[in-house]
Amino acid sequence: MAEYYFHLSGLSVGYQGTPIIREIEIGIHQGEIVTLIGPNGAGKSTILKTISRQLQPIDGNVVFDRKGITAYTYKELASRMAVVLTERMKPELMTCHDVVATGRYPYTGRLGILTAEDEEKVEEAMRSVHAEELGARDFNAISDGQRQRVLLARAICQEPDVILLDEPTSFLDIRHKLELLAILRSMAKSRKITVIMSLHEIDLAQKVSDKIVCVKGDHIFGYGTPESIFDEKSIRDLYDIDNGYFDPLFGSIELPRVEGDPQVFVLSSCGTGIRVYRSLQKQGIPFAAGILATNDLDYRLARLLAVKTVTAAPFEPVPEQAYAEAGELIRSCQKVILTDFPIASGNAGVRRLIRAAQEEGKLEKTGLQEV
Ligand SMILES: Nc1ncnc2c1ncn2[C@@H]1O[C@H](COP(=O)(O)OP(=O)(O)OP(=O)(O)O)[C@@H](O)[C@H]1O
Repeated sequence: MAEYYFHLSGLSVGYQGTPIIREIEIGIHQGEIVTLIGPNGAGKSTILKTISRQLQPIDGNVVFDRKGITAYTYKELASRMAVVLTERMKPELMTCHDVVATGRYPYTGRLGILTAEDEEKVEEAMRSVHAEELGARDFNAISDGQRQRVLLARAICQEPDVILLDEPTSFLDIRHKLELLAILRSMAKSRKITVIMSLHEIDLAQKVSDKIVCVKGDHIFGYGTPESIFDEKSIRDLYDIDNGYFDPLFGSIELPRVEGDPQVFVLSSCGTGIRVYRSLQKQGIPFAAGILATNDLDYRLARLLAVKTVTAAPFEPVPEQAYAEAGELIRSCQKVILTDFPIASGNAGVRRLIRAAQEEGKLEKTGLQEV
């Protein structure tokens, strides 16, 4: 068996002796980022609480650096593991600086007096999450997103070997989400800190994690690299999605397509159709798209949002059948939208479709191109 830095083996977690997730088997290497994903109430926080020793396991073991987690003293664990959970801390009369400074307590004497070096580490941690200006503010009177950043600073200045975070990005704006994930990535890669967290943003989980744990039902639904976990079917099954799509290639989430007979035919290529598709979808207009090579950027989205997509194999002449299908759609739709994509001089096929749309009096252009 491989020697794991962090190993959950035969672990069952739950409350009052009743397991919620059973028989968890997860091996984590040092410096990996492992993200728990799964629907609300699946048990992600329960797993994090158990491995941070806030909750007794119902069965099985958590081994950290070759030692059972219960064999650590609380002080030892506090110097090696930082925990950022969602439970609201409500400290009395503490400034944000004071809260961050508690991250240094495992290193101070009984009186908790910080040395100049400790102070420098506190300041540095606050700077790294852009929370310097919050230092003197009352921790109970800041926003949720600011609180998340202050708690991350506390974890950073704790200089842990492992950091556990429960939904650390939930209250952050986009800039701070990206910053937080970049900080975690850099901590993992340059300082070999192992990160175990839960995230609701599966697109971010896909981009930041080395491994993904899917939590659903009473067991671990899947565990592996993002490449092995993120296919359309697994994500649909994990979240029981029947009203939209997840595109694993870009990690994008799409609303369901507008069904019905297509009213508009979008003639596009090279990603120029995407804005038009989204606009039609928002207006509730069913549309068709084509003729798209299956390696065209537009195809990625058309296959999800268009009622009908006329396709062709990449790097092959477009078959006559595809022109016939596109011609039929041009006749049946009320409008043809031509986007501003470069049309090669030898591309007689597209010009044929444009002419057909002109003859029907249905052509509308989104750009200024000559046709
Ligand atoms: N203290 C508790 N006592 C008993 N049951 C609890 C307790 N805390 C949570 N639960 C239950 O355990 C289950 C798992 O909850 P948990 O908070 O671990 O889910 P989660 O995956 O983190 O959900 P979310 O994505 O909504 O944060 C839920 O059914 C929840 O109601």
